[in-house]
Amino acid sequence: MSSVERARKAAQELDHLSGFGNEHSSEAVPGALPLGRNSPQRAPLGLYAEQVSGSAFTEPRAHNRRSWLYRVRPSAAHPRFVRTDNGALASAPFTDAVPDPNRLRWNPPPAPPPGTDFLSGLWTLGGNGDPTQRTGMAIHLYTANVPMADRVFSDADGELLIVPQQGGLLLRTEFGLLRVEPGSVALLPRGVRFRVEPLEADVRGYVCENYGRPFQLPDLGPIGANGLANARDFLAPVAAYEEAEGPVEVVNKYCGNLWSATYDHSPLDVVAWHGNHLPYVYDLHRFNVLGSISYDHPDPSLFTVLTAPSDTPGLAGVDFVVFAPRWLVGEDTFRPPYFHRNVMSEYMGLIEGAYDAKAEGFVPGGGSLHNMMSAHGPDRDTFERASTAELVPQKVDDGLAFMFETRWPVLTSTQAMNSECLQRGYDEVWQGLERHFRS
Ligand SMILES: O=C(O)Cc1cc(O)ccc1O
Ligand SMILES: [Fe+2]
Repeated sequence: MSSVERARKAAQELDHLSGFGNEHSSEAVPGALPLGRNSPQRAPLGLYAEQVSGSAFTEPRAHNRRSWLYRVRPSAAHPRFVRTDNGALASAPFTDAVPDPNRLRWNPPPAPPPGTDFLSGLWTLGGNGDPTQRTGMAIHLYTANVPMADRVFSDADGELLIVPQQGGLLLRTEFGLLRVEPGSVALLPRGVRFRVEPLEADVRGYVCENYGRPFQLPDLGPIGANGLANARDFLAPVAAYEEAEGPVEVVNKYCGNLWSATYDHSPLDVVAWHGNHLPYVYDLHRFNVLGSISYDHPDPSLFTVLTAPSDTPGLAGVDFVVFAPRWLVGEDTFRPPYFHRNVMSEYMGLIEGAYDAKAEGFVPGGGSLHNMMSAHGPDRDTFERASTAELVPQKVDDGLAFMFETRWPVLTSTQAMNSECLQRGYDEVWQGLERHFRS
């Protein structure tokens, strides 16, 4: 059986627990989860009890995150970590390239060399903040063609939002198995170990690494009690454990660098768990898209799936925003995204199809970066078409795009600026916007 077939078989008919932020619990072996206490004198079945904290012990209850794991071996039983090659994975602060105010757009990354797994295929585009301060974010692309064999990854620097664009992934995590396909996203909390196995021969996608406060569902304000991403559509795994004895490399991203230690067993050996510091998958097609039913184009904050707050209310370290299929009915309205300059910085990617502000050039697997205050919006062809279109109700259902929007400018890596994929003539899409003014 090939590795893809093995991964597909393992990814079949997975059970889940539904609900974002819930106190979930799961046991792969009946009786493995202690009842009524977290840390009994002897944990059931000879397991070790261990807490993993995603928030300070003392954070308000509404933000407090931790899980209790009942595992074959405690995580503490490991040898020394030593530095290993970061490859094309980089971290903030990005000081090597000069901050560039230009609008930037990239073609999709080329297929990676044979033998590239998710971790070795991570390629950093840029970011902001500082993982040692637990602020900001980084944007990475991934390409892979082999499973992470005998190795697992954990990121002490932040949580990872994985947005597949081509091919699905099986994620084997400490909490159990998740399957994520293009059109769905996976959220892996800070510090949780996982292994990635491609469900197709060649996979690729995007990763938002959130150094800051964890993603949460946005408040709904006047929208009411329901809408946008509904909490119950976020699916956590059920417990599943590996008993493999033998060398497993654990790669830990810590303060910007990769560190490696070889354990004599798999650390994905959690037999039962409970808590709220958990991985999830979410199907973007479940997003309840709300919009204007009168006039004008609402700001895209209305499409926020998840928001990672910063210390300033309303200013997100990063928002994850989706442009999902929807109806446009606005009367006397320029319906595609408007021309604008935004104090927030916008990285956009395309999962499939086309995006309604760009007639061409913004392609699946590619990305665009419209940094703090850079002028952008519909390209020339889109402007001409939309300003004369007949305003009948229109279904926009030929694409799925997303945005990582952050309060700080995204500084790009040198490799992103020197990349063959960088489109040199992007400014031209706004050339030829004719003067129509008549006094
Ligand atoms: O630039 C973009 O395409 C993203 C975007 C979409 C939108 O509908 C309104 C504003 C905005 O920045
Ligand atoms: Fe924008």
